[in-house]
Amino acid sequence: MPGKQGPKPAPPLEGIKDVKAIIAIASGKGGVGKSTTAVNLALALARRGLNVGLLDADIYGPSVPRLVGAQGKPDVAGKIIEPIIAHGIKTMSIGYLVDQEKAMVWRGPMVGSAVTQLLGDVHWGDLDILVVDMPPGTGDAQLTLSQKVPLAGAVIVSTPQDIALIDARKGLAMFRQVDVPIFGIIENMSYFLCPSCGDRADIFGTGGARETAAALGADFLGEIPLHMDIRETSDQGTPVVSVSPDGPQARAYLDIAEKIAARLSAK
Ligand SMILES: Nc1ncnc2c1ncn2[C@@H]1O[C@H](COP(=O)(O)OP(=O)(O)OP(=O)(O)O)[C@@H](O)[C@H]1O
Repeated sequence: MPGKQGPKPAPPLEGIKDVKAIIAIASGKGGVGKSTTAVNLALALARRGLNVGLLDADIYGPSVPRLVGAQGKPDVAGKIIEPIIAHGIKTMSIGYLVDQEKAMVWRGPMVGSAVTQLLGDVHWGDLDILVVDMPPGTGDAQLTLSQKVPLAGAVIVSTPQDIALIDARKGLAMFRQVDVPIFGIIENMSYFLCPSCGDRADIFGTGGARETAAALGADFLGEIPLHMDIRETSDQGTPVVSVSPDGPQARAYLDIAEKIAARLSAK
């Protein structure tokens, strides 16, 4: 009957046809450590024996190349782009492909097509999980992306300060609006671990993200300390989960990865 059928579903993107699950790591606002969390979680999932890819969907501010210490251009054959392997996982970012200054002036539609290309034209191959480091915020670009990418679930990263939590609520609402399951909230820079004495100080207060998660009916996935090792290893392109997998900082990421893997296998 005319008018009864919705729009034809878009054909699946070639590059992700053998990807079993795509998860988004998102935040309501910038600077909360979302990319650092995405990189370390991807590596933590890989340490569980999963075949993992990491897509940097932040076109205006790609940080994956720096965080994984990868340089150089990917191989391109025809329109197929080979991911760059870093710390044992496949990674892709606009930062590998174009000059950062050029991408900074792109308009919305170009950003959309760049993300489509990073999904569809990259030879992701067989992956158990593709972790997508989403752009910060909850604007139109993020909403479009969450609709375009067939997401198995979303993880919201927040810091303990109230304002970040208000933003985290927006992040949650955005995914709910497009029926993407929320795997839960991670509290980053949750408490300060003194590098010399190991003492814990809750400088931003404690428990905010856990309470917000409960109030919003979302799971609380865990807390990650504010620690010099995490920042330094990120800046050096040697993520803490890769270089000190047995240390307490990596443990925080590994525990959260376990919960995410459990959510995925329960599907
Ligand atoms: N748990 C942590 N402990 C110490 N430093 C951290 C932690 N998490 C992130 N950082 C540092 O905070 C800064 C911001 O992190 P990151 O770039 O991951 O944030 P982001 O939310 O992805 O930012 P943007 O939204 O601007 O892309 C970086 O210098 C990073 O090393």
